[in-house]
Amino acid sequence: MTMIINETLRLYPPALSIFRRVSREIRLGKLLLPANIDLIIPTIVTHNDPKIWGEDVHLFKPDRFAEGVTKAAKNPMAYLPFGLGPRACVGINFAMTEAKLVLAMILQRYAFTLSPTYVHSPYQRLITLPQHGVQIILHAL
Ligand code: HEM
Repeated sequence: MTMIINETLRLYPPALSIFRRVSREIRLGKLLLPANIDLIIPTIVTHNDPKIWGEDVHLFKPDRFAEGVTKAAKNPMAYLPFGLGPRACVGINFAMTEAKLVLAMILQRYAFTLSPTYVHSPYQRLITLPQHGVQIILHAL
């Protein structure tokens, strides 16, 4: 279940970018960053780069997380749904546990299929959302 949630957050990260302010001049790889500039780190780009994830980058493949988050991509820093470093999301464990609990509670009671009326149209309004909702058909077990 962790792999499925990880892959969902890779393809549809709720936060499309993370932000940092450069506090002092610093070299970052080939770049010399001056102080007091704002950096936008576009999660949606690093999550969809075939050079990092392979040519199957746009496919839903939870298996790529079989050996954990750090081994899933060529660059272990490329996976950023919860940000990275000392200011990474403090709610990561809560969010992951809650998602697993909700899924487990649903799966204990129902099988479900996607409704034929569903239209795949993720869009951004503060966070990533399904533009027309997600219509599913529940089958009681
Ligand atoms: C799927 C659910 C969630 C996602 C994808 C998410 C994502 C993020 C991201 C991308 C950041 C910015 C990290 C950075 O700048 O490096 C962040 C920060 C934060 N998140 Fe979450 N978050 C989620 C759930 C939660 C929950 C459930 C809580 C609280 C219970 C929470 C509390 C926070 C807080 C307090 C920060 C600011 C941390 C700081 O600045 O030190 N988040 N989150």
